[in-house]
Amino acid sequence: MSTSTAAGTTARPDAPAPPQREPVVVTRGLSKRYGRDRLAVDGLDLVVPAGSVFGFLGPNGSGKTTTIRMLMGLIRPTSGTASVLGGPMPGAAGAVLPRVGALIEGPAHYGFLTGRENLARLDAADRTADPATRTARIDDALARVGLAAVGGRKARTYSLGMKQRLGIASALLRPRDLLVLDEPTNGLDPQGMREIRALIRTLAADGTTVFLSSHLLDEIEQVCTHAAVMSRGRLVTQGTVDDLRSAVRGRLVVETPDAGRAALVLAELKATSVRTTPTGVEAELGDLAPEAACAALVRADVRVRSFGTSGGSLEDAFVALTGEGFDVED
Ligand SMILES: Nc1ncnc2c1ncn2[C@@H]1O[C@H](COP(=O)(O)OP(=O)(O)OP(=O)(O)O)[C@@H](O)[C@H]1O
Repeated sequence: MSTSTAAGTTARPDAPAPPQREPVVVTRGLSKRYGRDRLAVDGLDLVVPAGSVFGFLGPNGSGKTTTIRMLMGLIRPTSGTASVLGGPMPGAAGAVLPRVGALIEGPAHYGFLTGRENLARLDAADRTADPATRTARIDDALARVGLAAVGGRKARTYSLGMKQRLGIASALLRPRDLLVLDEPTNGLDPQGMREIRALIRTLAADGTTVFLSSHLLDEIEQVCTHAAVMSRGRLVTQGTVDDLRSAVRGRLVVETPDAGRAALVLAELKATSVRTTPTGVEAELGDLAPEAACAALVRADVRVRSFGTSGGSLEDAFVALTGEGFDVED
């Protein structure tokens, strides 16, 4: 039903339309060539919606850091354009970057200073920051990353996860519209990874758009609403994580004592990679709907004990789209 004029719709005619926020990052044909023949980023068209937790995913060497450097105005593109928070980069860097918190090369702190002193040093280096409100800013940043209780401890006594959180606190010393985190859980143990992922979710719930790069598929699946997948400098796909995942159907796994007959039925339905297992049969469904496969098995008197699909993960999507395993080296 149309929601524009029809009576009985849930939308109130006098309710204001929700504000459409402009995308936070838009690139068009963005490319970077190093030297003569190293095309690190190749014709990238990226759109990062406002309010998203956007995962920038790709194996090592696929061009993520080079892209982030261009977005932050640290290097010039060879061709194409990049706009961040509505401003062209690098031209608008002066106006845009104060609204962006970035953690690109990993946190750089003095171990002999406390967490609080490290933040005070960084805050003092920001000429636009009012010294009178410094303490409040530091308290707030420490609280947001969960370090309030240990702000007085020397940074060298922090775990890697705490150091990374201190890095994020530095990026939060002023209000940010965009947070850019390059491989934020790199080198962390599972507990540290959990801490950072929980922190990212909290920041996103406060309305900050978070753009994070990662070579970890499960990380993107756990924290991101949207993702772009890079391979060898090119964008393979982008969209919501749910859409990317559902673009690939998983592998069909059927438990049955009639494995041979089941395999024949599935092969006739044009399922691929059909193979029998000790408990039944497995196959790739391709375009075949699981419910159609199930009905055909039952019609053929296959005794189906269980029927399900496995996978449908981002990794499956990457492999399906590139024909490569995810751990490809450039
Ligand atoms: N300053 C540079 N000069 C020459 N080549 C470079 C330079 N920086 C990166 N490259 C090359 O460009 C390609 C993309 O590198 P980039 O660091 O952007 O990838 P990445 O996806 O961030 O990988 P990683 O996670 O390993 O940093 C790689 O082949 C890399 O060797």
